[in-house]
Amino acid sequence: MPEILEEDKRIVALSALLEEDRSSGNLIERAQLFLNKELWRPALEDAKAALVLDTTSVPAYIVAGKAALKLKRFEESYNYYKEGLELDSKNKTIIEDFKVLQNEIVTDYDERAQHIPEKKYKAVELCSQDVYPGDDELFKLETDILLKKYKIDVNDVIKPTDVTISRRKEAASFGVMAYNAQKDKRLEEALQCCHVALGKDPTNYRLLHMRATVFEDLDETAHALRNLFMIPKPFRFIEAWKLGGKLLNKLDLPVLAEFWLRKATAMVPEANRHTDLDSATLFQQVRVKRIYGPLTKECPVKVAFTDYGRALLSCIHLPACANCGASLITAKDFFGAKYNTLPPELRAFADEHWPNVKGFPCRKCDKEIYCTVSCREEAWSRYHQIVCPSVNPAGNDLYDLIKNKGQGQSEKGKWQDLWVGQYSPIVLVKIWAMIVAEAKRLIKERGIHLVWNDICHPEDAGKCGEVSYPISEAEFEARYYQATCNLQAFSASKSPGTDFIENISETEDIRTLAMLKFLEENSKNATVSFAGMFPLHACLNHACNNNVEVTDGFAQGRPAVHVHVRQPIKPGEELFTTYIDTAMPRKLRRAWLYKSFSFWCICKRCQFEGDDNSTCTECKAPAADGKKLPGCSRCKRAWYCSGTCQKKAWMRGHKDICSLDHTSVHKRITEN
Ligand SMILES: C[S@@+](CC[C@H](N)C(=O)[O-])C[C@H]1O[C@@H](n2cnc3c(N)ncnc32)[C@H](O)[C@@H]1O
Repeated sequence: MPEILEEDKRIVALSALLEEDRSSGNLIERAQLFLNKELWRPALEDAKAALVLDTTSVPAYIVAGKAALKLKRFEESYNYYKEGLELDSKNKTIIEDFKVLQNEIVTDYDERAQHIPEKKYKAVELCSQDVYPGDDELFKLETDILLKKYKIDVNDVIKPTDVTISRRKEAASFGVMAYNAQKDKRLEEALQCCHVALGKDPTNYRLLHMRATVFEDLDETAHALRNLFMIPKPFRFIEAWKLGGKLLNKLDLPVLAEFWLRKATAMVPEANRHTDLDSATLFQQVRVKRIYGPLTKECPVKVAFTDYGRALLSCIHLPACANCGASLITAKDFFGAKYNTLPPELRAFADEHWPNVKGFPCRKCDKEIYCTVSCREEAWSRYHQIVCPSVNPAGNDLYDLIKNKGQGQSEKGKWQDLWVGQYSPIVLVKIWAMIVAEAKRLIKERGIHLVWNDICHPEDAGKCGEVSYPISEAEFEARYYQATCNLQAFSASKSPGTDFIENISETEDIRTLAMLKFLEENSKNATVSFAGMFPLHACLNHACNNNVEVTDGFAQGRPAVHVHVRQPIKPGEELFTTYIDTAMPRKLRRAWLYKSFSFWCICKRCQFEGDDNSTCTECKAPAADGKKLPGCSRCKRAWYCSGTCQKKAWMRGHKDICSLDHTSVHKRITEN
């Protein structure tokens, strides 16, 4: 009690004093007293006033930080403490207070979060399905196309008529047979059962819908659609409208597709409006394609409809050999949209001098393309025989995923990121396919029984019909990580584009100069990047003072990587490359390496460089309170508490790393 009285008296005295002497010292003292009395607002005001008079007062920053924290003005508090730390990086009170601030923020967040319902943002719910002006004309036009091109007459509906109960029952039992056959992928049989069932009861609209789905499975889009149109409008149910919309979109009839999907959306029961968004999403996908498709025809992007609404997707497609990575770029790919706007004489010039680029697609699928017939044969025997969609239908999904840059439709038909890894999934697929292809080759070469027992699980020995190796999710993750630690990004350093420039530079054609000038003004990056696994290169360890560097190059006529030495290397000395950008300071380098490759770098450079001026790089002693240690004047990456430490470090190894030239080597991809 007496103490409080003392404090009150002092506040009165200080207030009087401040009338005459408004010094920062007096303000800070009063602020501190207010703080003791838990009067946060006046404490903050005084501290702020003190900071106006003296921006270097650490105590004022502390009081302001504490008061703002108590008032739950977290950001303000954070800023005061931050400024205080900039003046005094070792201030214990601020460091402690920072921890309190962090706890307060987390506690406050937890308290608030309890009352905030987790509301998911659903872009599709914000989009309208309004009919656009002029759509009625387009509707008629598309209906006309439907009749003329696909022979679907929208008036050809099957009106409800009386059908005897026994015929209805017979139809229903054929319907069940059709259902089971379709489920087991016996599609022709399913179709026959549908025909018989509908012969008995043509007014069973569920059966008409089923027949449409069988036709859809058989990829007979027009037939499928015709069956749906046969259902009279008032009897069409939600699945029929939805499927119709999907099929019309496939036939490139977007206005009709939107009409059907609008109907499907409207039929979703009120209770499911926020969860069953399939039709609404499909509607927006159709609309986005209709509106933005023409706009992006000439652009290297396309607009899709994703969880966040309309989204821009990159779709630059630069062809390259799937086996060796050689560029297969044509003049049209190289010039892009500009190709059509080239003055006719320059276009003719480009066509004349562009190297002959002929791709050789896989003979059984169009998913892979090669630079030569021998690359095609090699790819087939090494891996493609295992993943080619012609022999392995799952390959279709894989190649579609790659084509769509990791995006695809979820099981619910939602367009989303299905693959978020940095490298394409084909990297792992190729490795596994190569193993299987090699196993098959060995089986053939050595005789099936001998090898079979080597590669089959002992329990299954003799029973297995074919080579199989189940891959669990955990193994997939682990193998993917393993692969990323060993891969090297590379691209063909020579391509038809570079050959073209070489070709025209040698001609004496007067168009050469104009073309070179055009290329200079319109130069674009036309290289394709690959991830390669090179057995010897993958044995290269990392050092931040790397003595070799990896670059793009050619080997045996194919794109490859070259390892160049950066300095003389003695026999027996280890070759070190770098996995990261060595221009980064030590803390960042170590963080990157730790995050991406799980090791803590202790290379010579990391040993003889420090993190900052607060610790002696040599003896590890911390700097005295508020002091900054002087740094090495040459590299500015090591700090010492004394001349002795500096000399010692120099002799022990700093001299070897002090004046290294750190090039940014971005080749190896490090962000996993
Ligand atoms: C491309 S491999 C190099 C060959 C590897 N040493 C091996 O035995 O297969 C990359 C892996 O080598 C290890 N590694 C490379 N450089 C290292 C270093 N400076 N310190 C510790 N481990 C390193 C890490 O485990 C990293 O993920």
